Amino acid sequence: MDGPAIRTEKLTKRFGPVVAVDGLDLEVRRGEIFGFLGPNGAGKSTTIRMLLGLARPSGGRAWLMDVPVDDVERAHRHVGHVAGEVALWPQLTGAETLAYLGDLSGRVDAAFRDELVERLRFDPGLRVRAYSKGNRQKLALIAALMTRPDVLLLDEPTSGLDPLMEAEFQALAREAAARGQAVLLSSHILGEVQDVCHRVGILRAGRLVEVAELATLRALGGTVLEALLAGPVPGTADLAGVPGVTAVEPIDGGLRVSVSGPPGPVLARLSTYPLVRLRSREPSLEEIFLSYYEDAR
Ligand SMILES: Nc1ncnc2c1ncn2[C@@H]1O[C@H](COP(=O)(O)OP(=O)(O)OP(=O)(O)O)[C@@H](O)[C@H]1O
Repeated sequence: MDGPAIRTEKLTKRFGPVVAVDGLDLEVRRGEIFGFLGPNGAGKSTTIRMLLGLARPSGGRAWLMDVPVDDVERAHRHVGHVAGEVALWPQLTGAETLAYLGDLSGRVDAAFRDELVERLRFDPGLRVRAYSKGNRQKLALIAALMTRPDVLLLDEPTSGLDPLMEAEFQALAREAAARGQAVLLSSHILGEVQDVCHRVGILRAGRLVEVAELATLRALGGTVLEALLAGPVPGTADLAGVPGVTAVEPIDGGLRVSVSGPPGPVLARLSTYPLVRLRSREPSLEEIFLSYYEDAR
């Protein structure tokens, strides 16, 4: 019992002609927060549903804490999860929901549950049908965390949370990992993944195209500069050869330049242009994906 917390071997799911998950080999260690990134439809939710035994693999196998996931009863003793679409009993209150789920698992630390309610500023007194999306997510998160499971499978758990609660969620995820729990966090929010995950896997069309330490992903990220110019816009070729420039495209009144590594050389070249304004921003996840695929080619 000292293998990885989550392991998949050639895990595959087909829906008719669609291959949602394609021969996935994944390992998440105990005490690790693993970011599971990918564009819409990449197969993140389907992977998590197979790990939970909610979808049957078309091929391959998976284990949670060395228990095969098709042994649902044993595997579930190790898991807490937040589904992409949180489905709960509308007629129960938040408190009743937590009590019921706690009874089912039989392993709730009541003091910790109350601490979670407090830290996520959750009002357990309302009926589930009256909760907003964010509050339903908080309820699902509390239910997932309150048993301190070995494995947390979280499918976009913060998409309905405000920034303050998002920060609290990150603190809770770090504390869980520090206790040795494994966290699989699916997201398309790069910032969240950058802030909290130890390693990141990028899924595309059901395949893991990259597994990287955070530092590597950051280095892939670079910076995007948008330069607005007073005069005629030079051709993109003028910047394309400058060290660090990974992409150049024309925009209205100027150029958009993607840079990785030190920006000195490109700033020096841009300063010879009639600059009106220069903006810099972090690349979006899509841009990081694109630059990754360009590099891979
Ligand atoms: N029950 C289903 N029947 C048919 N196709 C499905 C089913 N569930 C998922 N798919 C398809 O499988 C692929 C992967 O979907 P999945 O929901 O796992 O992606 P995802 O990465 O979680 O996306 P998102 O970020 O949008 O939630 C998509 O092409 C989707 O349309």
